Amino acid sequence: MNTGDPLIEVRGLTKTYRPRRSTPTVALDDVDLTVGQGEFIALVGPSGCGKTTLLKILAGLIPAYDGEVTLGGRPVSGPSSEVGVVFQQPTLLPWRTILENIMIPIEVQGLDRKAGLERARELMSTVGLDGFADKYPKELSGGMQQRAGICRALVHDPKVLLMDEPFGALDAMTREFMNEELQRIWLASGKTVVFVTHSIPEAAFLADRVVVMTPRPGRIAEIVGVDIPRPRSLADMATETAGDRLERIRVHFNNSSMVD
Ligand SMILES: Nc1ncnc2c1ncn2[C@@H]1O[C@H](COP(=O)(O)OP(=O)(O)OP(=O)(O)O)[C@@H](O)[C@H]1O
Repeated sequence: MNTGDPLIEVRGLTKTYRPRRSTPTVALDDVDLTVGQGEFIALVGPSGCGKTTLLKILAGLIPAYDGEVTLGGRPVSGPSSEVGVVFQQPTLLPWRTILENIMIPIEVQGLDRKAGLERARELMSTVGLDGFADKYPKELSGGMQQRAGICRALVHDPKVLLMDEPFGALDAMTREFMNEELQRIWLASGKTVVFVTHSIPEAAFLADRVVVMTPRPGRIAEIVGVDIPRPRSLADMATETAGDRLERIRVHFNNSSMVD
C-alpha cells in the first residue's frame, strides 16, 4: 500500500520531439509529479497529450528530456531492473512457451534461474494461469496473454509497474474482469503502478489518484484523488462518491476525444 514515501519524482519535465524532416513537437511541457511508494496512479488525457511519452521516460526508454526524473532518488536515464512494463499488446514471443516468455527478464538480466522459475510459477498461479506454462501464446485468449504479460513484467520483482493501455484491446467484459484482477495483484504485491488509459471509469476504479492531462503539449490539468476504500468492487463505482470523482475528471474532457 501507499507508504507516503516518494518513489518517483518528476520536476519540470519537458519533452520536445525533433524529427529530422519535420517541425518539432512539444509532447510534454513542465510536468511536475510525485508518485508515492506503493501508490496506484492513472494517467488520462486526450489522444496525443503525451501519456505514452511520460510512461516511456519513466521506463528509461526515452533518455533525452529536459527537467528531472528520478526513481528512488536516482536520475532515470535508461531501462532499469526496478521497472516492469506492460504495453497494449502483450508482445509475447510466439515461438516461446508462456513460461519461457515470462522468464525473459530473468534471462536478460542474468538473474538466478531457479528463483526466477519459482516466482514465475507463483505469479502464474496468482493470475489464474496454472496449467498454461507449456502452452504457446496463440493457444491463449487475449486476456490470458495480457495476464502472462503482467507476470513477465513482475517476474524480476521490480518496484514499479508501468502499464500503457494494457486492457485497451480487450472486450468490455474481459476488461472489467482484468481491472478486478489487477487491483487484486496490486493489493497483494504492494507495487507502485503508473497506468495509462483512455477510460475514465477504468482510471477511477483502479487509481488512488487520477492525473488528468491537458491536450498537447501535455501539462497536468488536475490530480483527482479517489478516496474509495479497497478492495473496490465494480458496484462501488455506482456510488455517489464515485460519481462525483468521475464527474470531476470528465469535466476536463467535455470537448475532446476520450473513449468513455
Ligand atoms: N518518436 C516520436 N517522434 C516525433 N513525435 C512523436 C514521437 N512520439 C510521439 N510523438 C508525438 O508526441 C505527441 C505525444 O505522443 P504520445 O504518444 O506520448 O501521446 P499519447 O497521449 O500517449 O497519445 P494516445 O492517447 O493517442 O496514445 C504526439 O503529438 C505524437 O505525435
